[in-house]
Amino acid sequence: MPSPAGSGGHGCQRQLKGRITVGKGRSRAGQAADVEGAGGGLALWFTGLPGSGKSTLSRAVARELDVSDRRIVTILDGDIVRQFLSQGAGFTRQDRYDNVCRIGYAASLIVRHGGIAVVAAVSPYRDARARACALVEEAGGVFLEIHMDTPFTACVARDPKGHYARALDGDMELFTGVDDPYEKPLAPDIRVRTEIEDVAAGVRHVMAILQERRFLYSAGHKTTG
Ligand SMILES: Nc1ncnc2c1ncn2[C@@H]1O[C@H](COP(=O)(O)OS(=O)(=O)O)[C@@H](OP(=O)(O)O)[C@H]1O
Ligand SMILES: Nc1ncnc2c1ncn2[C@@H]1O[C@H](COP(=O)(O)OP(=O)(O)O)[C@@H](O)[C@H]1O
Repeated sequence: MPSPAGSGGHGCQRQLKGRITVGKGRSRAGQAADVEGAGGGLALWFTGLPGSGKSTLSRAVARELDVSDRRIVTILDGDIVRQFLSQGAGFTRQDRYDNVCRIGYAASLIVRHGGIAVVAAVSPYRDARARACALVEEAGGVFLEIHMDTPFTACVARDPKGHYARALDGDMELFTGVDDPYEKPLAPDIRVRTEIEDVAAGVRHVMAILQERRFLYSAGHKTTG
């Protein structure tokens, strides 16, 4: 299968070099298909610090896509994935890399069948996100990286799960943003600044870019993916 936007097993070039290239994929019938237009599979990858708003915004976007796009929408949230696909995984670099690759692989299966994968995962390392991107693109899908660009201080103030308080007290190790790194996307497809965009504005922002880049597929009835 052609993988023009991937880099042959070394991650996605668009991710690594900050270029936007969307190439050819394969349709369900196995014929080469231009995936830049609507109709192929799509992965929306929400990345950001814990508490940055990934789950909240991704769910809201998924709800919007559910009514406005004919493709089946599947949410892959880090918290849920860790209960099933990555049960027992911790937060070492290797565990996180493996976790993100598993999510990327699950997303690749969804896009291969023409669905929309909405991913919400901290996914703090660029190389792991690039690998996920390559997996999706190799499956003929479009991968859009959405950076939840919420400052660390705002995430600490929100602290929806009380994790920052514990990590800052030294009760949790390897906590992203505290004693484990978050590598910001260098050239995200979409950057959501949640301090100035509320959830509704974030949904409008994401949907407007999908519309503008013609990644929405509205015609006809919902497909089975
Ligand atoms: N050490 C450490 N670092 C970061 N996050 C931690 C940690 N321990 C537990 N949690 C909770 O697990 C959620 C992140 O899981 P992910 O699968 O998205 O992380 S990763 O992509 O594998 O890095 C994350 O959920 P979100 O807050 O929804 O992002 C945390 O609540
Ligand atoms: N603009 C915004 N977008 C998304 N979440 C926001 C926004 N403003 C405030 N929040 C709040 O921030 C918290 C983020 O939690 P969550 O979505 O679980 O983040 P994450 O999945 O990144 O850990 C929620 O309580 C949410 O209501």
